[in-house]
Amino acid sequence: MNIKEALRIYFIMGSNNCGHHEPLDVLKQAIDGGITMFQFREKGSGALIGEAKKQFARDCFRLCKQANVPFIVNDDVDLAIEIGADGVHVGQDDLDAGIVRQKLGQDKIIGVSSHTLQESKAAIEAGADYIGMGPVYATTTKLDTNPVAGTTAIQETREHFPQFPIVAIGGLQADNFTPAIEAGADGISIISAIASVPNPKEATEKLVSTMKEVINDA
Ligand SMILES: Cc1ncsc1CCOP(=O)(O)O
Ligand SMILES: C=C1C=NC(C)=NC1=N
Ligand SMILES: [Mg+2]
Repeated sequence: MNIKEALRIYFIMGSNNCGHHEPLDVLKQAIDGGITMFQFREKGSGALIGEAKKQFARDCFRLCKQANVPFIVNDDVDLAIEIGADGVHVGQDDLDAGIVRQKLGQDKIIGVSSHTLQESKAAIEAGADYIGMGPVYATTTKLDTNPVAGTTAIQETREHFPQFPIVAIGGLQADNFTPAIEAGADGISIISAIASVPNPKEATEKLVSTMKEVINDA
């Protein structure tokens, strides 16, 4: 699969991000709306744990599999291996990407969060398949984010790594994500603009159509 195309509309969700609908219904609507990749990110207040978390992951994975949407697990490498996920996303304070690669093997997708050119360099050298950079704008979805970064770090990494897959994240909406693409991101990662709105399918369709205007092959 073409990782840059998979990064176009990269939906991230946990059960506690869902405002108006049951989590699986939100995911179904997002898939129907045209998301290109999904990240299972079950963490924070009220997140499921243990068997309930595992079962929720399996249910989400089944929906993604049926729609050929790549399924990525946030942080939890063991869960990813146990259910046969398509990959893992780790932050700077999680397992090193090199170790994740040893555990997952070459044919899985490994994403790493990066906030600086230095962190991008390290992630690329460690064998990451993409980097997630932000927060581009303020967000209340993740409470311990780094300071709002704008698009400077994306631009800097893009200048040093003209072809490496980058996805932007943080406070992104249909009416504000274009600068991140213009700075060099290949796609956008979204939580609340899809998960916590009354009509997730419509919100996703709007993101997809806007992305098509910005990237003509989207
Ligand atoms: C996981 C994460 N990492 C940086 S910002 C963020 C939260 C993004 O959520 P939203 O799309 O609702 O701003
Ligand atoms: C923090 C993150 C940054 N980027 C991506 C793609 N996912 C995350 N969970
Ligand atoms: Mg993490």
